[in-house]
Amino acid sequence: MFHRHKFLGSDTNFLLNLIDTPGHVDFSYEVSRSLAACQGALLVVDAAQGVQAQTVANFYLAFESNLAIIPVINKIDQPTADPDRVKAQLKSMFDLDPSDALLTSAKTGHGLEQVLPAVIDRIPPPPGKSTSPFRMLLLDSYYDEYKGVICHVAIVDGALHKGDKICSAATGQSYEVSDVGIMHPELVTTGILLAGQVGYIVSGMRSTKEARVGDTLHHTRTVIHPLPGFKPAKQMVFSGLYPADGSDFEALNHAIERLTCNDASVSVTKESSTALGLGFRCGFLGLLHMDVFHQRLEQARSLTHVISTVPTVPYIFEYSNGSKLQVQNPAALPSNPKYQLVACREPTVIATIIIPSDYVGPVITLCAERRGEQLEYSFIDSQRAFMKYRMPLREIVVDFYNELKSITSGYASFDYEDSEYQASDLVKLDILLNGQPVDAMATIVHKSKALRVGRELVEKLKKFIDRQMFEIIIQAAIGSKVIARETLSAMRKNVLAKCYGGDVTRKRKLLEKQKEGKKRMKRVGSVDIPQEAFHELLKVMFRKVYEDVHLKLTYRKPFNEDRIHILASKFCRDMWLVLTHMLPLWELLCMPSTQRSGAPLLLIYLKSQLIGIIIEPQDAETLAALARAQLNQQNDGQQACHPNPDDDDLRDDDLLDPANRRRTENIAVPMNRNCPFRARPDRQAVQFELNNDKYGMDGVGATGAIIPPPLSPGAKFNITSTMIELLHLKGLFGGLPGDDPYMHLVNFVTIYKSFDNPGVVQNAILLRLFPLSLSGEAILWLNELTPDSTTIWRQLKEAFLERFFPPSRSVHLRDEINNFRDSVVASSAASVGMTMEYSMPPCRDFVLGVDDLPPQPIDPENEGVSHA
Ligand SMILES: Nc1nc2c(ncn2[C@@H]2O[C@H](COP(=O)(O)OP(=O)(O)OP(=O)(O)O)[C@@H](O)[C@H]2O)c(=O)[nH]1
Repeated sequence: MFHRHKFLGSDTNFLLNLIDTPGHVDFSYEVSRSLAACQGALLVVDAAQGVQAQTVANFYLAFESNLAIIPVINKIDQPTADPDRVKAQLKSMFDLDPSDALLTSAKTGHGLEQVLPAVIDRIPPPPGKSTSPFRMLLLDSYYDEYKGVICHVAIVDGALHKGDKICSAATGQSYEVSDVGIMHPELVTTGILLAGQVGYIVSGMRSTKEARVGDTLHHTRTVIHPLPGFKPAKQMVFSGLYPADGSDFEALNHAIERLTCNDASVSVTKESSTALGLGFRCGFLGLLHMDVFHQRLEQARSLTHVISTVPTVPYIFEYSNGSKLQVQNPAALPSNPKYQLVACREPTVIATIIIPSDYVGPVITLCAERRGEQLEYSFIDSQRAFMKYRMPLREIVVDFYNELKSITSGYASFDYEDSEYQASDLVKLDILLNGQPVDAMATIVHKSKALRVGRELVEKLKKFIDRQMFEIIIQAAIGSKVIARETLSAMRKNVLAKCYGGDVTRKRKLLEKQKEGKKRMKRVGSVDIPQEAFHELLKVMFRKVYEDVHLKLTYRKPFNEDRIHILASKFCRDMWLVLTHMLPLWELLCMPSTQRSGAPLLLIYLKSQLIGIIIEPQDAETLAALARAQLNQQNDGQQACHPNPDDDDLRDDDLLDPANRRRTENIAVPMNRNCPFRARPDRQAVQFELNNDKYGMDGVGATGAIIPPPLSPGAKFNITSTMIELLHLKGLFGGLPGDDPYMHLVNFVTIYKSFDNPGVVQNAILLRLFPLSLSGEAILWLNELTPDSTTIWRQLKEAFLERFFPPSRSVHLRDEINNFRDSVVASSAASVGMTMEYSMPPCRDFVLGVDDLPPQPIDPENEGVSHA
């Protein structure tokens, strides 16, 4: 666009190239390409929502490209807009000067007049020279039916004229420029492009594949240094596309070719499947990219229906002979390989999540379910939490974002960047119909999820496959081990219908003949798998593991082994707790079983476990929380304990065969073992490797004021959603006038003590957990502490008390205590007629270890015990 602006005292016309970048994570590749053509970026932040995960990602892309960044706080017209909070976030997260931020409303037009002048004043002009040899960067390309391939280019040096002969630095191919111009925003022919300008060229390229994004183009007669360019777009999600009707293959081929003309980032290779016939394996940048492609494909009028297989990610399998196999299609992975498998690796991503602090617990649970490893956790301000996770790409390819949005009422923002491959325990899960593997349904899953996925898949398939005249056996298998099986019985014709009474041998003969026929049909008959089965398969593989898990507790009377099952009440998002107040002082035994609504019981643990004693009805809630904490902890950290026989199945190949299933006498055996749900079989802990500085968790300033101490080698500490929920249950400390810092410390340490973390230094846990027990003003206080100033719990505790329990309050309290003590001692002594020793009730000591006691707000010499 052209803009007139007063520059050096006179009105000057400026040509500005504005590039709108996509907001979705899948297209961050396009954002980085656009940034390469720019000298500055407008970082637009919603005044009501504040900094989002995409803002963080895009800021760093612009920052790393050395661009001038102008923060723009938009939507200030909204009633919930809070520009000051957003300014503070920009300062704390990116060190951007709040006074540089422009306040705008695109709706009302308020403040928009400042934007273009700021662009001209703050963003430098392009650095290229018109007199240098011509070089230009190819930014993008698309196919136009009339003009052919149109390339978007940025002229870095020199000038380009219509009719010039240009050459690609990547391929050496030469072209003649038949048209050149700018986007205004339509294509406007100018006949020339000068250094610094962004525009388009038409040069007779036959397909977009020739236009390599990131390529340097130059005049054929000159020798130049190629520009740095970009890494090629990396396809991260692969899916097979097959025509539902085999005769549509050519139509599908044509439709895919047409679509890829305008989207060179889709990779396409032909493949064939015994179940689905000829088709294509396509690679996409991400899930949205894949969805958009699928939808466009379905809109192609010539196609009736397209079957898309489950999306998968590229895995690497390493064998004992040193060979490596990159697998984009699970069917291509040998189920019984010739050489021994030595390692499997899967791609991971670094996910950035920003959420309101109220949703921290559910989000941590979700990430743990998806095998995420927490790398960073902090607060942007008093209301928003910032988290970084390393997650297997496979776990986010389907439905992660949707689920994240739904558990956070739509407030979460999420972004990710590719990270390294990491070792993982992966297995190929085959689906067999009458002993024949269905290659399109093969999938690669984490070993801990294989049994669940296998069971659910065969159950679903049983529902969706039509019954035939012969029996269909549906099996899920890992290698040669069958881990789940369902049988779809044959439809049966009454072959005896025509026999009116009569000879039993003839009837038996007819039945035998029918049986033989069915056996033969089973061998030769084919089974149709409807598209719904593929959809269901997708849902099963990525559905939450823990949906609808019900929890059941039992009480045990002291000295009495009778167990009583008691009433249930909904306890949290995915659990039901069986609890009643009627039995004071009975031991509360932990989760011997789970239950689905109306379905039979399934076991979580072989052994009940004492988790506490109910003293008063109101304690039931606390104990329930502790019970849940304990359950989570066991599920989180103690996979080696094999408390669940089903979990044993997952680790022991022998047990994968249902025939080998162990059952124990003292377990309440479910009436119907068909129910596939097991409670939390593969829940993963959020691992903080505190002694590992790889992720910068303990690096300087990484956790603000706090530097947690290193752990002994091999020790690990897990922050679970339960810990956070317990902290919330007890109440966060907000620093309000009525809040009691001592009581908060007591509660906090009580909760901390309910978690057993052998081998982990107390300091490490306390320093990690304590910030999570704060809110509002207290978080602001924590953020204002000198960075890296706190290395031990006592320091933090003292700083906390100093801030929220100032000396004046201590003096007042001490006077009160002394007055109270004097009056008690006087009245007691009077009543028994003698001098007696009196001890302050050690109300805090019985819950806290001595080391954990908060310093008392009284004089040291009077502390704890007083004397008559
Ligand atoms: N109230 C209000 N709404 C706005 C304002 N600016 C944009 N919107 C609304 O915000 C929504 C998103 O606007 P877009 O311009 O599509 O945002 P974007 O960042 O380009 O979105 P993507 O590039 O698709 O990620 C639309 O519904 C707009 O109407 C504003 O100043 N005030």
